[in-house]
Amino acid sequence: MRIIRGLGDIPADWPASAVSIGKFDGVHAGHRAVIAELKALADAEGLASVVATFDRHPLALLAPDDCPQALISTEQKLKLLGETGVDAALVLEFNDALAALPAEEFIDSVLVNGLHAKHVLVGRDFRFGARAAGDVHLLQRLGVADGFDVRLIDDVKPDSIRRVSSTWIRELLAHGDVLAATGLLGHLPTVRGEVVHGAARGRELGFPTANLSPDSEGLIPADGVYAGWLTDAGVRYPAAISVGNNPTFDGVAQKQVEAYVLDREIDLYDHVVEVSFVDRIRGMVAFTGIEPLIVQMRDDVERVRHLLS
Ligand SMILES: Cc1cc2nc3c(=O)[nH]c(=O)nc-3n(C[C@H](O)[C@H](O)[C@H](O)COP(=O)(O)O)c2cc1C
Ligand SMILES: Nc1ncnc2c1ncn2[C@@H]1O[C@H](COP(=O)(O)OP(=O)(O)O)[C@@H](O)[C@H]1O
Repeated sequence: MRIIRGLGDIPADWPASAVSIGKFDGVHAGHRAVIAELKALADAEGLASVVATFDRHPLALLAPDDCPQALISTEQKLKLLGETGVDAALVLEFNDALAALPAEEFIDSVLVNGLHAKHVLVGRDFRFGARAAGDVHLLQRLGVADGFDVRLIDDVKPDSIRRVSSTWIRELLAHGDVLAATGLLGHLPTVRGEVVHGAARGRELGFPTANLSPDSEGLIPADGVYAGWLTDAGVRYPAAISVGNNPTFDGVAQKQVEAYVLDREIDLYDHVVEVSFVDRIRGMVAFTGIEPLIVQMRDDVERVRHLLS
């Protein structure tokens, strides 16, 4: 997949395209349905398939207090988009200039002059342009003159009631329901970050844990203990994961993600790793001492082994 950063980065000889535009936060099952249709259409007509997206949630600029936390970082998004097999991702910086661009000019510069769009695929509720004034009707009307057609994608509704959305996935993660979140995402919820030094207590407990840096990418699920995977340099290891502030001890100020890789001794300090959540085992507990914690951790590890086998 070719990554195009900004309109100025689009090659002058860019071919005719089928384009889908959106936030694509999570690259979830709804997004995947759009992308499947995008690719099918592009393949059938010999067009380039392009996902146009933003480097942040528009609300991060327009109303930061109301902006939901992103499910994934832009880099995680690009990795997931790459795995879908689209030809290109155009990442637009959502800055003041873009926010102020009238809907008609957005279409001109991004879709017509930039990407040479022949087909545009969006959901029914797609809004664009300054003050979100543009909607699918405007898009359809301008498309007639500008030589592209607009396809509206049906909502993906796993339970035939609620459509898949990043809001729904955020709610599930807030409850620690990583299993259901995985169903809606079409991939495991994953946090990516550098392994930093902790209190150096893990080894003493018999369970050394790789602690992820507080500025890791990806939305962290609710406090608790999870079964999952730690991926380092392309190798995936089974892991018992703790999310929380270690209440048995003084407690670290910040919510921490740490992973014990089963049955191994590996130096992970300074490595950038991915921690993926498969299933929740239990909540975080403030134990009265380290002995009961160790007994519980042994049991956690056996449950992880069983869940991942
Ligand atoms: C499987 C597992 C379960 C854990 N459960 C708890 C818990 O219930 N309560 C708690 O205070 N800490 C829990 N922890 C976190 C430990 O307290 C922490 O890993 C230990 O203090 C080491 O910290 P360090 O990496 O900063 O040295 C758990 C860790 C793992 C790996
Ligand atoms: N099985 C393992 N799982 C996770 N980390 C391990 C493992 N074996 C060794 N390590 C290393 O040990 C470090 C964790 O040791 P620990 O005593 O918990 O110290 P810290 O408090 O710095 O996390 C990890 O960052 C990693 O480099």
